Amino acid sequence: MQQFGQIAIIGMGLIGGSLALALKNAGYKGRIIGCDLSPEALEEGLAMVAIDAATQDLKEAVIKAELVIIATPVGFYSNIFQEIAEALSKDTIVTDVGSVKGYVSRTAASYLPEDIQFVGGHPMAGSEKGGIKAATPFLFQNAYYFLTAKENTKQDTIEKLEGLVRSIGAFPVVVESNQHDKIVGQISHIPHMMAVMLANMLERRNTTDYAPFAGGGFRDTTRIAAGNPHMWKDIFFFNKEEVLEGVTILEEMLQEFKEMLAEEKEEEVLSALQKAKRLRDSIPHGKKDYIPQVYDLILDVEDRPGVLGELTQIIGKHAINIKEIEILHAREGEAGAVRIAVASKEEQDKAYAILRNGKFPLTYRKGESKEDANNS
Ligand SMILES: NC(=O)c1ccc[n+]([C@@H]2O[C@H](COP(=O)([O-])OP(=O)(O)OC[C@H]3O[C@@H](n4cnc5c(N)ncnc54)[C@H](O)[C@@H]3O)[C@@H](O)[C@H]2O)c1
Ligand SMILES: O=C(O)C(=O)C[C@]1(C(=O)O)C=C[C@@H](O)C=C1
Repeated sequence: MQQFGQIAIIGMGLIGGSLALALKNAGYKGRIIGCDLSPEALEEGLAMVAIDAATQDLKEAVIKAELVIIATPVGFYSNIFQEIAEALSKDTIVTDVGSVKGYVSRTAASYLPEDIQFVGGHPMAGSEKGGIKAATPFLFQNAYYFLTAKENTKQDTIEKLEGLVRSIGAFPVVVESNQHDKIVGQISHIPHMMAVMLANMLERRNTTDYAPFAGGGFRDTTRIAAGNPHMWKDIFFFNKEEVLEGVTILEEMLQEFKEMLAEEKEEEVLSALQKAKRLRDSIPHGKKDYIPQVYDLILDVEDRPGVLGELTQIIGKHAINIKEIEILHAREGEAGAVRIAVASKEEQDKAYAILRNGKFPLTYRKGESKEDANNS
């Protein structure tokens, strides 16, 4: 990624800020210019040492840049393209991080000069929390990162961007922009719409006072509904056809389920549940072909200071390397849950044996009930 001299990032929010931090973390030595409408976001970017210089002026940001990364909500792109078009140098590469790619690629083609190489980008990593304060240099690690090439995209441009993506720990996948929109329609945009419907159903049924009782189920299925409404409005409109197709299919499926349940077709309901379990269980935890599989343990832990330290110390003492650790925000009150992942089945078995008879008695493996764990 050192092949890029100066980099301009337009939009110093969660994704723009995380990219800047990730580039610094990867050892990028060039200058990163942050551009945002918000002076607070720019100040924060400078304070976090994510960027070396800040400006609210789009032209000033891009004038000396060899790479321009647009990281604002997609609805702002046409204005941004128009504004930066004449300030770009001939060999500048322009990319973005937006969640839709067909619209972005058409808009770039309409407004950017022909000699500018535009390659759309989209990291499949994010959060419901926006803004630079939520930025982290590790956001893209082990995530797929789509790059959308066109027939006239130079191989050299693709290779440079693939290098940048790899340098921040992500996995580049080159696709055509309409294909990208089909993929993310199914695995990101339709799920988001469903999460929104589930959350709003509380109000529709006058049951908002039930919400505090929510365990993992409601929290897991609606977490993403807390994402930025403006950003998601743009995404739905710019990928309208795919989302509408999803709505039609879901309508059919809900109708089918309704009939099965109303007519007490137990076998059919069971079969639908079994199929869903098979499909969900078959999603590789680590990304297939790209990232090695990891082996999970879910631990019940007390919610008190120092508990994670104790846990990692016990595991570390037995020379087991934790590959991933995650606090599961599914419960409130005294108990909490933590997921740790290790690299092999042997390490998983070893960690399980060590932990379950010690301070973490309710340890259980994914797919195993707590009762099984306690009885075995
Ligand atoms: N949040 C996610 O999970 C996620 C994941 C992958 C991709 N994306 C895509 O990344 C982009 C940014 O999302 P985010 O979550 O970082 O949003 P964010 O709200 O955290 O940040 C957006 C930033 O852009 C700035 N901005 C808005 N209009 C601008 C303009 N005209 N000029 C300069 N700055 C402007 C805002 O002030 C803000 O600081 C979106 O296009 C989104 O589709 C988001
Ligand atoms: O994990 C989340 O919070 C996300 O919503 C991230 C997510 C996704 O659907 O996976 C959301 C939108 C982005 O375009 C890419 C990633």
